[in-house]
This record gives sequence, structure tokens and C-alpha cells, in this order.
Amino acid sequence: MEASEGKSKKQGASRLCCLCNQRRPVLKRPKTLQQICKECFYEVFEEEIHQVIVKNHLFKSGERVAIGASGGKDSTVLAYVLSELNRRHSYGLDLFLLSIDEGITGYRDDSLETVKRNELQYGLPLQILSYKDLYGWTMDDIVKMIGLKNNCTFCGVFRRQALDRGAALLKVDKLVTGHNADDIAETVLLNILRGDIARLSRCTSITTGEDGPIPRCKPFKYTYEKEIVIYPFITESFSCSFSNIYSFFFLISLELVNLRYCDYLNIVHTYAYFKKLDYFSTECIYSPNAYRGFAREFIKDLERLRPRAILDIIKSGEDFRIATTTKMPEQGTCERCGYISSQKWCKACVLLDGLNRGLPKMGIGRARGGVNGDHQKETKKPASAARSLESKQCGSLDF
Ligand SMILES: Nc1ncnc2c1ncn2[C@@H]1O[C@H](COP(=O)(O)OP(=O)(O)OP(=O)(O)O)[C@@H](O)[C@H]1O
Repeated sequence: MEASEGKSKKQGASRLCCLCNQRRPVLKRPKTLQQICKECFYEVFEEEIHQVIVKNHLFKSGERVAIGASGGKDSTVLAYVLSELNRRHSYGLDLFLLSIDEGITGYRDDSLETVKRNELQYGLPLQILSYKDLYGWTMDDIVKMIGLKNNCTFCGVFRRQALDRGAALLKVDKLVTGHNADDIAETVLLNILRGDIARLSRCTSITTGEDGPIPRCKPFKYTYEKEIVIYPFITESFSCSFSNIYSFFFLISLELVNLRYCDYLNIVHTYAYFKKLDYFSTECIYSPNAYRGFAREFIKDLERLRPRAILDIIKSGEDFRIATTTKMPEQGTCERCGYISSQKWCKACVLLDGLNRGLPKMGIGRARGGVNGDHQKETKKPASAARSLESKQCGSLDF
């Protein structure tokens, strides 16, 4: 009798949130597998990001900060959480949304509509810059000329520079992006697979570009993608439409951690689609993303076996030391547009020159030392240049 009473008390206790020990758990936290209630989930989620911001001295009071806003889940949650923390902890930041319109019909035009709604929902001023205005080309035009294979290189190089130009226009001190722990772990792995030591040493830094036009920070460096996906579902104030789906999410939340990543996102995205949740969840229509996709699935498989795997990969990336004998590229400025460059021309100018001359493959591939203005030399080796990029897929492998 006593034993069974003890057992039922124990079962009752195990049904309480393991953090507050008061409320019923509604989800298994992906990062730690702890069964916790929704109040504790959003408390730990937001507090961890706050701690990352404070410990890494990401911001100073009075700074103007642009949030790279694509309309996707990461940057939407980042815009929401950062404005909340800014208010709650009196960071004293002036926040802005900065969106780049790459000119991808049926993808970016739709996601920009989401950002425009976010502008009103969060009360943050929005600046949109387009590839068409900046470079005279949309990604639709570029894909028509170059095809699907290498288009991500153009997009990645142009977006990086476009964000810097937008930041200069807004006169901000910093740019923050929604890159999360999963993105960083993937990038560590990809840079190892490519033997790219220069990017490997940069890709784990929480702040980069301090020597360039504008420092970039990643406040979600240690935030798991699965938690970013969960967050809007259980935060009442995030958007009124999110609250409608509590019951659905709570029913499946304890099981989700064991699903494959693609099944997981499919469930969430399908539901998000029907409920018209206010972030945009479609993959880029021009991104085959095969190589990064394999790395992503590999990391998700590791995460299913051991959630800490993501943090450990980031830690390994951080702990790599570059031998002093490794020659690092020297930073200068582009002779053509004045943007930062370790070569005579910056990568965007090389790519644009190729596009404008009807030789779009000219700038593709990694310039190794030497002067990249030597186009003649590059056009003589189209096969090897294209090959060097096959493994690169979506955009550049650093941030
Ligand atoms: N078109 C864009 N305009 C402004 N910022 C962008 C744009 N595309 C990407 N970013 C920034 O870079 C981050 C990483 O972009 P990535 O393309 O990897 O998208 P993601 O991981 O799907 O993120 P999100 O869910 O925010 O779209 C985004 O979170 C955002 O901060």
C-alpha cells in the first residue's frame, strides 16, 4: 500500500515541469530533453539569448542596430525577441529591420510581405534594398542567364554586400542576423570538408567584420533551430494567430524531438501554412542546396542521438587554432567600388563584370592569391572553376 502510494506520488511528481516543479510540462526541450512547461520554456529561451548578448558584449547602450530580416522563422523570432529584451533589460538600442530583395519571384516577394507586417507588429522601421537597384540584376535575370547550378554564389556575394550597404544607409552601428546554432555547426562541418581554414576560423565568431564596414553579430549562435521553430507556437504575445495553435502543438510536442528533421518541419510548416502564421516558411526556389543539405541531415541525425552534438561541433570549431604559418588573405578595398576586398576587385564586382559582359561563369570559383582582375586567366579554366564551386552550393560558407 505504502509502496504504491509512493509510486503514484513519484509518477505525479514526474509529470511536473522539471524546472519550476509546479506546472505540467508541455514539451521536451530539444536542447536538453528536459520536460518543461511553456512558461519555463520561453523564460529559458529568452534568458539564454540575453546571457549570450551580455557575456559577449554584443551591444552598447545608444547603438543603432539593424536586424537582417528575411521574413523567415529565424530573423522573425530574432526581431521579436531582440525588441522584447531591449525593452525588458533597457539595452538602449535603436532597432531597425533591413531586408534585401533579391528579386526572386514567388519567394522573396512573398516573404517581404511578411516583413512589412512585422514592421507594423513590432513597431520597427523597415528599409528594403533590391539587387535590381543596387546591381541592375535580379536573381530571376541571373538564373535565366546562368542556370540553377551556380546561382547561389551570386546571391550570397550580392546579399552580403547589399546588407552592408543597407546598414550604411541606415547609419547603424551593427547588423544582427538570425544564424542559429545549427547553421553554425553546419558551416563548421562544411568548412572542414572544404579544407577552408580561413573561413573555419571566422565562422564560429559571434561577431565578425569588426575590421570591415559594419560588425555583424549572431545572437542565436547557441540557439537551437528546433527551439526557434517552437518559440512562436507557445509565445502568446508573439502574434495573435500563434495562440490558436496551442492545443495542436502541445499534443505533438513531446514526440517531435524523435522525428527526422524534414518530417518535423513539414508538420510545423504545413500547420503554419493553414494557420497563416506570420513567418514565411518556403525554401528558396533556386537553391538545390544538396551538399549543405547532406551536412544538415547528418547534424540532425547526430542531434537525435545526442542533442549536445550541435554545441560540441561549434566548440570544436572555436577551438581550432590557425598555425602561424598559414597565410591569411590581407584586407584591402576594391579598386572599382571601394568595398572591402582581399583582391584587386571585390567578388561582387568580378561577378557583375562577368554578367555584364555575357560571361557569367568568369567570376566563379575561389581566387587563390594573385590578382583577380586577370579575367583572361580565369576564362581559360571554366571547367575547374565550375568544379570548385560544385561543392559550395548555397552562398558563401561564412557569414
Ligand atoms: N533577404 C534577406 N534580407 C535580410 N536579411 C537576410 C536575407 N536573407 C538572409 N538574411 C539574414 O541572414 C540570416 C540567415 O539567412 P538564411 O538564408 O540562412 O536563412 P534562414 O536560416 O532560413 O533564416 P530565416 O529563417 O531568418 O530566413 C537570416 O536569419 C537573416 O538575418
